[in-house]
Amino acid sequence: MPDQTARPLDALEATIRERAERPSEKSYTSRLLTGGVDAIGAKVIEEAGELVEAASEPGDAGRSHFVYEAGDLVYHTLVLLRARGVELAEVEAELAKRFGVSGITEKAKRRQAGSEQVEGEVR
Ligand SMILES: N=c1c2ncn([C@@H]3O[C@H](COP(=O)(O)OP(=O)(O)OP(=O)(O)O)[C@@H](O)[C@H]3O)c2ncn1[C@@H]1O[C@H](COP(=O)(O)O)[C@@H](O)[C@H]1O
Repeated sequence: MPDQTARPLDALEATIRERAERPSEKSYTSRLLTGGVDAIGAKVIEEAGELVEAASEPGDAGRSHFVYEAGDLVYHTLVLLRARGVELAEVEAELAKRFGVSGITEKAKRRQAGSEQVEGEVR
């Protein structure tokens, strides 16, 4: 049982890690993890599409649906991170590194450096 006082994202990550370590037939997460990076990746793409579609739905119901779909995408992304052996803390550290660096400035620097850098390379 995850720590109820933890941030929801941390609690969800802990549950997903638990499913990876102790797979269960009754677990959707375990089933997803069994499919590996390609199958989970396909699901992430599907969920991203559903989120974008929901983004233009009007009214309170549309807004609620959009939030619901965002939850689906975040959950499936966390499962993909687990399948790749990446911790949420690593993603948070990556985002923290970008604090104060405008995306426009960052892109201009890459252009200046010659060519677009491969994702994951040091900025
Ligand atoms: N947050 C989630 C979560 N969000 C979405 N989903 C599931 O993700 C699936 C979303 O797929 P779709 O929207 O495409 O709906 P679908 O057509 O039913 O799905 P498919 O048949 O296409 O796979 C649904 O089955 C949802 O129930 C989630 N399943 C689990 N969790 C969390 O993971 C925990 C562990 O779950 P189990 O691993 O199933 O025990 C749960 O207690 C939750 O906290």
